[in-house]
Amino acid sequence: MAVEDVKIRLEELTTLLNDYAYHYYVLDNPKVPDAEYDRLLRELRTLEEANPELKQADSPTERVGGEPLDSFKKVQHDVPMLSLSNAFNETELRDFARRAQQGLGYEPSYICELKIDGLAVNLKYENGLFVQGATRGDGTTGEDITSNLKTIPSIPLKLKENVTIDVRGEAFMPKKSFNRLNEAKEKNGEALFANPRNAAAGSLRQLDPKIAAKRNLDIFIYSVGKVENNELDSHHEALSYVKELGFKTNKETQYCETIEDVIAYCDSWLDKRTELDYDIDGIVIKVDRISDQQKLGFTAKSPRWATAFKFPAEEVVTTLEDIELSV
Ligand SMILES: CC(C)(C)c1nc(N2CCN(c3ncccn3)CC2)c2cc(C(N)=O)c(N)nc2n1
Repeated sequence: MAVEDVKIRLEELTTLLNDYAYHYYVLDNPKVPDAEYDRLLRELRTLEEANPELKQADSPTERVGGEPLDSFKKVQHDVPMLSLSNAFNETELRDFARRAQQGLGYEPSYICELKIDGLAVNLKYENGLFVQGATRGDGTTGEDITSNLKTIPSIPLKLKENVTIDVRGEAFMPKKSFNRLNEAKEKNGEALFANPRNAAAGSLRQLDPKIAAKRNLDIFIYSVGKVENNELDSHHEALSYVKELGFKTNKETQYCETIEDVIAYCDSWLDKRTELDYDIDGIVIKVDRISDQQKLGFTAKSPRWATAFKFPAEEVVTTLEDIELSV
């Protein structure tokens, strides 16, 4: 095949495979059978091996992970990743709402999001390309784990629009992947992970991307950091915007007109969370209108316009021999 034809076929395959992966991993709605995806991926890998200079930045072959790093670089977040205040019962939720109402002079509307129990990360895109991913760290400085995050199929390597944007999300390990991983570790006599959060953090904070690539990690995006598009007047518009760009957002997110609706939503998930295929440790409640968030502002370390309703820790009966230090 002439080089020009190789370039066209290679770009065609990259676009096609990325669209199939988007439907499979982001929309949870496969477009083609796995065998078809694998056949096209083999064709792409063959063409890239013969023409390495033609490999696209957003090639799906980037997902297998490159060489191990010696260490992680430090990253300063352009916009600090703040903490969240907590509310442990209905009274504290009502206190949160009353403080917001006092600050605004009216009762605001809210967005409720499942509080995914994973590892908070920042994803940086320049002109639509994924250029850097980092852990939250202490909120100001995190670790550059770009090579590990590239292996997560639901993290787009190229956005549907060529925008420059930072988004935040929670990377996590689904319960099924966690149980499979610990079964394999048990067979090899290795130390087990105590829970999916530790397994996700452990997978993303080790230096070999090929290990991260095998851990079936996933992510839900829940906020924007630095963003060019300043037409976003509400949090729910920000979530729709990142979804249009190709990010994975959580379908259980709910708009709530009043704190009564918020309380009903929190109550509804207390027992229902066992049906989810990922761990949550509560509900994050955010005042929806951006202008309301700006009026309420921040305390030293967390927004006044958001809080986390925390579920009671699940009663886990752990017999002594099950308690092993997890790596
Ligand atoms: C943007 C704000 C600050 C309101 C915000 N902050 C969050 N977090 C802050 C504290 N974080 C943290 N992590 C480690 C140590 C201390 N704080 C972990 C992320 C959110 C976490 C989730 C989630 N888990 O599903 C979510 N749906 N929305 C969030 N929204």
